[in-house]
Amino acid sequence: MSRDIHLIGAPMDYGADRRGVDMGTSAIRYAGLAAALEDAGNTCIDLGDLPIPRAEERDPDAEQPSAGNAKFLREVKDVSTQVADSVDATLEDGAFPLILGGDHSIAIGSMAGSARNADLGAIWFDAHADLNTPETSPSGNVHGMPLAAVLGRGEFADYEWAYAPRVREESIAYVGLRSIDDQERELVRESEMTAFTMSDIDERDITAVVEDALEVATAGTDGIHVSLDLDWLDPKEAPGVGTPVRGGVTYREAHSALELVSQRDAADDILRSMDVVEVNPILDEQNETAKLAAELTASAFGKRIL
Ligand SMILES: NC(=[NH2+])NCCC[C@H](N)C(=O)O
Ligand SMILES: [Mn+2]
Ligand SMILES: [Mn+2]
Repeated sequence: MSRDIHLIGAPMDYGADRRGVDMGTSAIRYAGLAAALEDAGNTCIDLGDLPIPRAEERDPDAEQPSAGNAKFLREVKDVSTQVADSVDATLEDGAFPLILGGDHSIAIGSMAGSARNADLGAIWFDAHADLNTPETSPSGNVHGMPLAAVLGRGEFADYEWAYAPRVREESIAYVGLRSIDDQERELVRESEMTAFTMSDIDERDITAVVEDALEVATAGTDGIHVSLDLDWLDPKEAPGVGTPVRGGVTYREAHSALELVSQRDAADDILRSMDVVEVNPILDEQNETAKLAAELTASAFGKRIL
């Protein structure tokens, strides 16, 4: 499926503890993303980076969301709203929104925007479940909460900029989970989401797991969002991430997964939006994680070996 892709940069790092993930948007561009997408038969227009508020310049009197222990929620709200508006405008133009992070909190805006006028499924390629609420989060970092936010869990139910009612739990599939906080584990178990862990990939192989994930996300929805957190891969392949976890997918498994997404898209036009997050150039080695992010994204948009 050849697409008119609009790149939307969200150089956000307020959702994570390790600074530097805001430079991920430049690093992924520098790694040749736009050219790789065009080589794969798409057109690509870069809309540039959204302006990120400076926390130092906060108006102390301005109203802010109450936050539990969620850090920088005011900045997250600002960025989420901008991302959602930009995603929605891109879809209205008939183009495909590809959002570059930034930390994973930007997925709140990606999904909220993509689900404004559609029932949206999602595949979450990640080591982490990102389902903490401000009440359960051990860190207070919003990059560990985006799914709770769009599902309107906990205090997110009151935030219209976060809660996306057209995203239903039963249409979300995790692929590659291996690091879940204690309270979060209960949330995942009790949810209607489908969770494929690394153990499932070991047992059944990546192809079978991704095919099942595609079924979950496409059944009864108008399209799917793909969220690619680079810490999904093993840190040996993707060292430039803030929360690395051993035992992730290999380089080939990752390509194979995204090739499957693109094959299914070619057949059934399933893809609606995608984000690529958590590339941290400060922690990277010679930009290799950003290069991997660009390559994997090209695989999702039709790049093939032959
Ligand atoms: N998108 C990410 N890298 N998320 C990591 C989350 C880590 C941990 N579960 C937390 O809530 O803080
Ligand atoms: Mn994540
Ligand atoms: Mn992660």
